[in-house]
Amino acid sequence: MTKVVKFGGSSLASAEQFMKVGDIIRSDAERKFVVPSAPGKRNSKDTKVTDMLYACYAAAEAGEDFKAQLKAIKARYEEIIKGLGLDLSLEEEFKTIEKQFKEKAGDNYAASRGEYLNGIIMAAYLGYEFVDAATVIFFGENGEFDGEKTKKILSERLKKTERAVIPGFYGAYEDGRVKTFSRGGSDITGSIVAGAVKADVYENWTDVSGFLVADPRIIDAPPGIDTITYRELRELSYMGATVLHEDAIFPVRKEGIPINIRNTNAPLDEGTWIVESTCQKSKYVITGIAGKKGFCAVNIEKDMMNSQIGFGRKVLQAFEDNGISFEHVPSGIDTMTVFVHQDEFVDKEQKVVSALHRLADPDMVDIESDLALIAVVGRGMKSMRGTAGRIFSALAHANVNVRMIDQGSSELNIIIGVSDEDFDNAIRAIYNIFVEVQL
Ligand SMILES: Nc1ncnc2c1ncn2[C@@H]1O[C@H](COP(=O)(O)OP(=O)(O)O)[C@@H](O)[C@H]1O
Ligand SMILES: N[C@@H](CC(=O)OP(=O)(O)O)C(=O)O
Repeated sequence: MTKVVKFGGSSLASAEQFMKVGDIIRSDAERKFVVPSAPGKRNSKDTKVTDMLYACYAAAEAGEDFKAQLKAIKARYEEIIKGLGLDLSLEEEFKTIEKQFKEKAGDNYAASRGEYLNGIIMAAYLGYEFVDAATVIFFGENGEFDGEKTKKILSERLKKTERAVIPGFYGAYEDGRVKTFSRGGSDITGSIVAGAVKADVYENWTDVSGFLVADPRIIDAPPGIDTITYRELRELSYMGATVLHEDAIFPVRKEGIPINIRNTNAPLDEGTWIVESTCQKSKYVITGIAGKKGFCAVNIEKDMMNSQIGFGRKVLQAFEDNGISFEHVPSGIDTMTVFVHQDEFVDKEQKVVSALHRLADPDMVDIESDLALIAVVGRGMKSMRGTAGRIFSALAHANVNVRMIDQGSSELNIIIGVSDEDFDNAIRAIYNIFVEVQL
């Protein structure tokens, strides 16, 4: 049996956390391939090393003195090395980093050093081989992850070693330049490694005992989810449940490898199993709730819209031409609404509005900002009548004004749009009606 284990930044924030991780790995000989993140926050006011690196590099790029910032980053690693009692020096590594920063090697290179250095420490601590992710994980010139090349080279490379540490979050272009995944991307590296070695399980260790029914930062101590399907999880992680990166399921899903989310601070807890399919029913009608703030709704009205063939295409073209992706498009007989990310849209809004007028000739275009989207997800919802009704009566009782409803045809999820300021209340109301009343 082979297990691939990824440890998040919270699990590797200090020497004390490293020791817990060491115990977990040593307690099971099948934990052969380890993917570490960069050191995360030691407490809620702390800063993640990745954020320190971004800030330090921004100073370097602006031609400012960045020595003190780099020194603070070095101190984080030295504290870990000392706490573990390792005979290891990162002096040379930091000289190279300083030189690269001066030569403006780019923020991707800068951010990647967080996992790179942590990987070197982890390999020394465990006595495992260190495999630099830049030599085994590849991106094409367009910046897209090159799955085929990676799989070939990574699986060949890992066949040559019994046990290895592969830092998360980054890889390289053909020419060797470092490129990172998006934030939280070490989860993706773990999944890629698990796929490449055809692992029996991909364990993703974090600071919560698995996926919880709702975000613990909004709901106090929500219950955990024992088993969840890849599809349900994708909906939840895409909509803001940050435990697992939304793209981390693809490499393991292809190989049918289950993911087990575990807690470094409570290693005996079973955590959550993420599987292709299951006959296990979830404890509640819903499996989970997640949501994100910061959306805009562009409402487009045109009389007799329903009879105009091609109207929807023209509307979406106005967004496509401006490089904006859309989230949801609920529509009525004479109205159509396009939900977009506010931060992507804000600079281009007037260009989009004029393109809408030029392409689709609407009667009216109106923009609403500061909206939140909430996903209520559950494989059990399909067979349960009245789920939507319960959601809306709960929201009405909580005085939350529902601005949009969208139910996917798979009936796996219901998406609700509310104003940003109603976000927490709406999540609490939905949680109460489905979970609290049954607890
Ligand atoms: N539904 C959820 N279940 C569990 N945790 C959640 C959920 N939604 C959001 N979170 C947050 O995700 C955090 C874990 O993700 P992350 O910070 O990326 O961990 P790591 O540093 O281990 O990669 C938890 O501490 C919790 O605050
Ligand atoms: N360190 C990177 C990548 C990552 O996945 O981190 P974490 O496992 O702590 O979420 C980040 O902060 O984005």
